[in-house]
Amino acid sequence: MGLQQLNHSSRKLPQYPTKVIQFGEGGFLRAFVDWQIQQMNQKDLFQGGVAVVQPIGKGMTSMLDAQDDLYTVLLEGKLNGEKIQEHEVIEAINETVRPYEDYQAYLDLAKNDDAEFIFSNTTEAGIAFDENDQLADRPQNSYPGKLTALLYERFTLGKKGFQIISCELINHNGDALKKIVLQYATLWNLGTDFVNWLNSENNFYSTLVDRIVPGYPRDRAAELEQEWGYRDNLIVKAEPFLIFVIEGDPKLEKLLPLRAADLNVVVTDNMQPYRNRKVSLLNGPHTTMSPIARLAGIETVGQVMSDPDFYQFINDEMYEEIIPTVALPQDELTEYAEGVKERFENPYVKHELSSIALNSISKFRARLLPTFKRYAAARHQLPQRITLALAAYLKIYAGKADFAPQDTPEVIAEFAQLIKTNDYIHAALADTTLWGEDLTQYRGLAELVTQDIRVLDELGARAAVLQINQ
Ligand SMILES: NC(=O)c1ccc[n+]([C@@H]2O[C@H](COP(=O)([O-])OP(=O)(O)OC[C@H]3O[C@@H](n4cnc5c(N)ncnc54)[C@H](O)[C@@H]3O)[C@@H](O)[C@H]2O)c1
Ligand SMILES: O=P(O)(O)OC[C@@H](O)[C@@H](O)[C@H](O)[C@H](O)CO
Repeated sequence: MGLQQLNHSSRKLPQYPTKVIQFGEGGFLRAFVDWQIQQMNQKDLFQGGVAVVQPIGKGMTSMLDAQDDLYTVLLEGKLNGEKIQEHEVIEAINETVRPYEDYQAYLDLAKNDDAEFIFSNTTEAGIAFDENDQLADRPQNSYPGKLTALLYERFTLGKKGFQIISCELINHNGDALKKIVLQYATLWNLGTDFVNWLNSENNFYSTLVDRIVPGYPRDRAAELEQEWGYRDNLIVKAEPFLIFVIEGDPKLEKLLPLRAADLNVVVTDNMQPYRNRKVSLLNGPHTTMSPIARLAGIETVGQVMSDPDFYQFINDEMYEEIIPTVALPQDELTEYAEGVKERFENPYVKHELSSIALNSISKFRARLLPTFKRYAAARHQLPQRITLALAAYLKIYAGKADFAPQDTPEVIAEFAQLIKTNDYIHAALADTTLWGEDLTQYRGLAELVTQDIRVLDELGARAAVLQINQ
């Protein structure tokens, strides 16, 4: 007999009011924010549900609807030395909203008096200003544009503001989001009363999120469904570890009792040290290994870590190129780095390098370039491993790999122009729209990247790694 689809008919659900509006329906938010909301609800601490807004035209909210917004989070790995393998159906999502199909339903979210929180994770590409966005658009193209329209509607209705918690992995994400919302307020002439309401009634929090969420376990989904006895097209697999650092008013802990629910959440007035440590020592190595190991035919983070050549390369990157550039006590960094390696080696998690590769250019800029710069400034030489990653990206984005780059249309279009130039490498490195600065200013970089690409082309990625490992 076929398995029954996961849906409400097979489950009796608590009915909680929608207290959260969430921009993004990706695996991360579902295994991080929604999972934590469920933990609070299970302890009767929050009693709130989520309305998920699909921030771009294409997405997975219809798939969510097809299973009554239910899905399973599968946690597998070690936590405090203990082996964890558990799954849970997440019931926190009340509804989904698709602004590209029904903009009015989206604006109507502003009417909800229960709604108090806005969470978002629209990837690093999401918090961006689009000068073409207008208030009259249905919908605006950018996430901040859509958010400003929703906030303006809320203000016009005379209702209270929101606690706005952005989870994108960009530095000072909440501040960056607020800055763009204010830019729209000016561009669209929304008036000083609106700006005053925005400033006094709303709080924008910056955060640092950390949980490895490889997403849908394609290779084991059928087996898991048999074991659990239902069909679920949206299983999200994640590691048990999480840390959620939120910068802002400690009063948030009362409104959002994450810590009271025993979740590993820190509310602080300075999240910067947590962020530097995580982005440079966890995301940095991910963003390094992804292009190089993929060029060598390796598919997952686990395979990188069990390959002695690549393990050494990543270990050396952490200890020689990253740790010396982070201003935190050495023993703390070493402990974190060892923890990260254990998480990368998690035998239960098949973290695809191809998924880490999505929007790689903005990731390189946010996750590796700051380390590259600090290293170059302190040592007056270039970090070889990070530079090899940059070279590998330039090769991939030139269309010279067996797989295609996955990035925003703007980045893909930019590279389409760059490959037409006489000196592609120089033009790409000098492109300030990609990196925020002209990278040819780093002495020797263009030459080293040119040499690295030659080795990648002629000898392959493993040989390039071995040359550096020597
Ligand atoms: N997967 C993880 O392990 C993990 C862990 C920590 C943080 N993150 C962060 O979460 C982000 C999403 O990861 P995921 O695994 O959920 O990916 P995903 O592909 O499952 O989801 C991506 C989400 O971002 C939205 N999005 C994509 N481009 C956008 C744009 N230009 N404007 C607005 N929205 C856009 C999509 O609609 C979707 O909701 C990552 O970029 C990363 O910053 C992921
Ligand atoms: O999720 P992305 O695609 O932005 O980045 C890939 C990984 O580096 C990232 O997901 C980490 O696993 C995560 O940040 C751990 O908390």
